[in-house]
Amino acid sequence: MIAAWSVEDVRAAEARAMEPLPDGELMDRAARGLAKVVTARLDDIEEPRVVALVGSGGNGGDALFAMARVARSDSDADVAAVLVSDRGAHKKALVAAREAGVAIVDLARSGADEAHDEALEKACALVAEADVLIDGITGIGGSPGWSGSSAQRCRALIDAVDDEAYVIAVDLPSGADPAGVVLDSEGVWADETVTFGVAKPVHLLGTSARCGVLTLVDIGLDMTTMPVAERLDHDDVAQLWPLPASDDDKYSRGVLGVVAGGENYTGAAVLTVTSAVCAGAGMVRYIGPPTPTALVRSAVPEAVCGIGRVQAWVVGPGLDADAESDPDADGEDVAQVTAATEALDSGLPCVVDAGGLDLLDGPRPRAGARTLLTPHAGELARLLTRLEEREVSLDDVRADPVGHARRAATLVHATVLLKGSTTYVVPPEITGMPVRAVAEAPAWLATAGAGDVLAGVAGVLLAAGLDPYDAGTLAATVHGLAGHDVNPGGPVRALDVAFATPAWSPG
Ligand SMILES: NC(=O)C1=CN([C@@H]2O[C@H](COP(=O)(O)OP(=O)(O)OC[C@H]3O[C@@H](n4cnc5c(N)ncnc54)[C@H](OP(=O)(O)O)[C@@H]3O)[C@@H](O)[C@H]2O)[C@@H](O)CC1
Ligand SMILES: Nc1ncnc2c1ncn2[C@@H]1O[C@H](COP(=O)(O)OP(=O)(O)O)[C@@H](O)[C@H]1O
Ligand SMILES: [K+]
Repeated sequence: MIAAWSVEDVRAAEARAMEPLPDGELMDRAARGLAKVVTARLDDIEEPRVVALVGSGGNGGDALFAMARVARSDSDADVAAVLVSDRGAHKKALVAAREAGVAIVDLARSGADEAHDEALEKACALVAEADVLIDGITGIGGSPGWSGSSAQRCRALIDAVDDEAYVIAVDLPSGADPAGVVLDSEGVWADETVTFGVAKPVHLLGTSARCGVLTLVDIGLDMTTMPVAERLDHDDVAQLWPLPASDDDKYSRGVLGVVAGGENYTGAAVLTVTSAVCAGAGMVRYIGPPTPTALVRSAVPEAVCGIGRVQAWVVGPGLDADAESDPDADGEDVAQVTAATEALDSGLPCVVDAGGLDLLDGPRPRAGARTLLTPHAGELARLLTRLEEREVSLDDVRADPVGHARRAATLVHATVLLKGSTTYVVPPEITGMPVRAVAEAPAWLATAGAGDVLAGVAGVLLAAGLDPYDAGTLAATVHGLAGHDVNPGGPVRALDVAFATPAWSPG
């Protein structure tokens, strides 16, 4: 599990770690780790040119101390540092860098505008030549985007970076929100981020794509609080996935009931049931009108059609929840919605997706019934608009996905799995548990039916006894990994993702 702590908790842990140590030791550990990574990345480059962009705080300090080490290494590198702030740079680090032979370009506005513009132009030319760009402008002390007197300089310097250059962010990409809340701020997009001690939310939440590969340098922090965000790694997938025991039978492994796909969205029935069967359900029971039932019977012979005992439900993919109130609706459609409502009224664990969300007015009637909601952003906006009786737009949700998922989780007493390029699994506030973020999926997975497949996998995990928090995170992780494996770098169809799931549900 990769865990991330809030900036406040990281700062407190740094202060605790620093207390018994000699002055500067922690930064030295950070710089040593960073320099090691940078020199390793120079291995294949002939006479590499390394340029560091350096801000006035601790982040710039790390960068300068590391550049001093790189300049002294036997890497043959040509090392320069551009100081971007009017307030200069970390004094001791600057001395160390100068003494090691790092070329320093100071952009502090000290004279006439023309002189400054000329210096900036020269610095941009230097940056454009860099094989490796070290971004040490801001770290956890940065606010999202560029601001203050150095904003224009930062913008120009980052624009000048060559597309081929390898960009290493120090601690986090400058301009990104350290808290991972503001998602679209301008700033650096890194190929690799070298962070210190522990990950921060920026590395795991919706800002994670701009961090590139995450490399963690141990500086001896001891965290005493709960993380605020988590991400599963491959070991977690292997550990969490429920395995059948030798004395299990199909019932004890967990029977999943699926209420999905009416006469209109027949495919949702096939996709959800197929994915549940592929993910290793003990048994899948399908409940729906004649057309999707016939399709399920022919496409998924393992499934059993009709009502019976189950351990968990998937309610809603492709379900027409209005059928009950529509006088023209077919009796079979109405019966399916009745089955959906009965599932929601039961105390059994339930994945509630798509049309099923329209049947929720608040918490499920049986207190403590394990519930996983799986909306995409539009469905979450609609659900909140209804439950809170005020307009919540798609843009609102996109601007603060975790906050909105949290609101729904709290209102419905459920874990909310909010689907998207980063999928968030958000438990109710009262649990105090971290947000889980999943960003394994390729953008190709944004395809019709992929959500139905996800619901099927999550349902199987609930039926096997996992709680909604683990079931949701595990399902989204495996779904994303399978989405990649089906056709790396190219288009995927949802049914193939279902077929690829077994490879990721380990034994
Ligand atoms: N503490 C420790 O023991 C350890 C700390 N460590 C390291 O220190 C880092 C934290 O250092 P920190 O607190 O000095 O803040 P930091 O991230 O360098 O930035 C602050 C400066 O940035 C600027 N600035 C801010 N926002 C901006 C914006 N939007 N746009 C433009 N500029 C902006 C602003 O400067 P100004 O421009 O006003 O001069 C502000 O003063 C941490 O991430 C890690 O790398 C490691 O060595 C491990 C041990
Ligand atoms: N840009 C993206 N990158 C990666 N995965 C994505 C992206 N956009 C959507 N997804 C994933 O694709 C799936 C789409 O689900 P959903 O919108 O419910 O589709 P449907 O209702 O057609 O089945 C979700 O698992 C979601 O996380
Ligand atoms: K940085």
